[in-house]
Amino acid sequence: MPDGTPFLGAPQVSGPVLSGGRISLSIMTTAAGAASLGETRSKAEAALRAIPGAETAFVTLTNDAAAAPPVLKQPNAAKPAVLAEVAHVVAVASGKGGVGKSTTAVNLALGLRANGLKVGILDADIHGPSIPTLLALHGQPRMGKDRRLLPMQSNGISAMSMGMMVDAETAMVWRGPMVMSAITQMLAEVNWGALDVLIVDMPPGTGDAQLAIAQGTKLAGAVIVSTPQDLALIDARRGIAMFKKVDVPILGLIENMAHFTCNDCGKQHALFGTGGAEAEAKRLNVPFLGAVPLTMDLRAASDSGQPIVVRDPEGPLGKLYVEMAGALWANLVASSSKYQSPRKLQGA
Ligand SMILES: Nc1ncnc2c1ncn2[C@@H]1O[C@H](COP(=O)(O)OP(=O)(O)OP(=O)(O)O)[C@@H](O)[C@H]1O
Repeated sequence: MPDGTPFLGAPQVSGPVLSGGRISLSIMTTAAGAASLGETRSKAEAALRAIPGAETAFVTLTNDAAAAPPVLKQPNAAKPAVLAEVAHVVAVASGKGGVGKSTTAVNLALGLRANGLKVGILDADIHGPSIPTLLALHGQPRMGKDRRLLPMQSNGISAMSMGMMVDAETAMVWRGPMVMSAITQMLAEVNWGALDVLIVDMPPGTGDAQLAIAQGTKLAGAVIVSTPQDLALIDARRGIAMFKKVDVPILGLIENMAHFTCNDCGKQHALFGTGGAEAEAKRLNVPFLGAVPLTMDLRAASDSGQPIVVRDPEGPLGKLYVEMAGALWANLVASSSKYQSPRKLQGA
């Protein structure tokens, strides 16, 4: 197949699928072809929007990972032009699932907001989106006058979830480049407005989806979340190595579920060992942002759609996240050579 051929044989299209006013369709293309199909995609979206009942249209250019060229280092990949008003895009990632990445991402976003910054959060975990639950977001995002989607608002931050855009069943079979394509479109088709920081809650793991997002979104940095067990730390190390490979600075490591304080006896129990992440951060020369205990309060707050920074801002956990967010912002400002006039944080 000559270079630049957009289709793998005959064009393959899956969909359209209409769900709650949102119509989606996927066009299979080669990596080289994706670049030349931007106009086709826009025309397809315009045609789909004209269908009665369709309020928003979302066409994804997908790329068969098996046919895609190997992913190469692209340190200078441009930030999508539509994100021009977003000063910094920061990923919150974990080497493995279930370590509290989404809980951390939401509370850090709210902590940044409490530090006086304008913040958005994109839930890129298309296989297990949890931001709508964590922020009690219901319904569908509205479309603005420029035909771009308006992010939903919760507790002073803007939020969007891939779960609102792509059917879970469709997304289930997507591989790295497909996920990447959907996420860059998500960034482009949402009118994020002016933000100091856009937090991206990454899918768990360090596979091709994560690498593709790290490369394609021009991240200003990444925060890694890990529990203290050796096994989780091995995965966290892998995550750090992945971001370093594509020249994304590590802005901090956060240890989650560090210890458990018994309600009855008041003693602290280090269920998964202690100090592992801090020692690992030192060893790998990455900043350690803090250790969050395993607590019922945090879980209950998250499940209720009122994250702990909102529910109990003056409590120890609320304060801890706001402090960690302040340290993250300081690291971000320090690492960003483009940042011209660092703003003073509230109360600083
Ligand atoms: N420090 C903590 N103390 C108690 N519960 C916690 C803590 N951190 C997270 N949890 C709970 O653990 C569960 C998993 O958390 P979360 O969804 O944030 O993890 P995740 O790493 O994003 O998971 P996934 O990989 O499935 O996306 C949730 O029920 C959450 O409330």
